[in-house]
Amino acid sequence: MKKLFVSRALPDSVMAALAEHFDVTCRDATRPMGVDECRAALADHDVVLPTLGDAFTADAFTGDIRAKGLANFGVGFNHIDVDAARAVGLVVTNTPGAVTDATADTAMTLILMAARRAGEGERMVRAGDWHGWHPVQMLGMHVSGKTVGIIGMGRIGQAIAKRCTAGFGMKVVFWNRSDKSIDGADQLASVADVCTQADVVVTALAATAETRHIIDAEALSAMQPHAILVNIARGDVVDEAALIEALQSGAIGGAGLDVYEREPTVPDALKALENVVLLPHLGTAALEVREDMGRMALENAVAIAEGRTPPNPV
Ligand SMILES: NC(=O)c1ccc[n+]([C@@H]2O[C@H](COP(=O)([O-])OP(=O)(O)OC[C@H]3O[C@@H](n4cnc5c(N)ncnc54)[C@H](O)[C@@H]3O)[C@@H](O)[C@H]2O)c1
Ligand SMILES: O=C(O)[C@H](O)CO
Repeated sequence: MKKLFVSRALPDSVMAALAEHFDVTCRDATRPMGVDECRAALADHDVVLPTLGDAFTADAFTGDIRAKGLANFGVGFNHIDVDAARAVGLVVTNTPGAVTDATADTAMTLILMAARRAGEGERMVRAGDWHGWHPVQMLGMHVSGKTVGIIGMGRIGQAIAKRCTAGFGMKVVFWNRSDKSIDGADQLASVADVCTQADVVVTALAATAETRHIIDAEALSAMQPHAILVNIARGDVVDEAALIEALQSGAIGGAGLDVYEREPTVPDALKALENVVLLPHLGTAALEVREDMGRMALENAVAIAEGRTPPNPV
């Protein structure tokens, strides 16, 4: 049997399916792999199944390598230096599609929580500070009929657009690096144009050198003072320091974040703000979604081990 290294335990059904095809070693830790662990895994296994944040940097590919590929568990692969992997003959795969609906749902959760001040209200109730309903208490933004601006109209961006139009009657504007024709949505020329027009800006693009800090101080200053920023992509597409400043100064109305620049570190300055909703990277956190991701990673791993072209090369 070929040897598979799994970086963190996956749902039981996925671990059982992996074991039917591979001699599996599963790491007994929940934190991401360091670069030395990555190098060791590549040296001793035919396929490696990495998870979010594992340090497959260029350095990880510098030792002896037995592995033929990396079957990533997740659609985002910014923790893997794909060029360095390819340079030493490894194929890298991901799990597109399996994550789309759940992540779009998380974006909607953040939009609604931030707009309707749900986190703030929940904290008030739990603290025993709620003294009863009154007509002008905790008024938030009514999202129905407002404009959502999506930065990155890939699979998840489109699923968010669909939810915003069908569910909430929102107008959709978007920025995407290539031209895209999306029913009921207007493509704008720049990120700044989207930020200027939208009541809610949502980032849904891949993390790359080009998209790092695509939401920077300038983009934030283009947003309206009542507008909300939601990030379900990766932490580094937003300049976190600039976001904190914009929230503290009232340059924007609020934010909803599922991802952070230095996960799992969440800056104290963010935690201190009432107008931010903070989730712990929950985008795909539902059992059936993680099982689907596992099934896709397994199919990719088997193809890599058998020397076939895998279904989802990145
Ligand atoms: N919060 C979560 O748990 C969670 C879950 C799933 C995915 N994600 C993130 O969401 C991202 C998008 O997922 P998807 O399935 O929609 O992917 P996708 O490939 O369908 O879409 C990616 C988008 O990023 C854009 N993009 C890629 N490289 C770019 C570049 N260099 N410059 C400008 N734009 C660029 C593409 O044009 C596209 O709009 C993933 O890469 C991942 O990082 C987060
Ligand atoms: O990229 C992804 O798929 C998520 O962030 C991890 O589930």
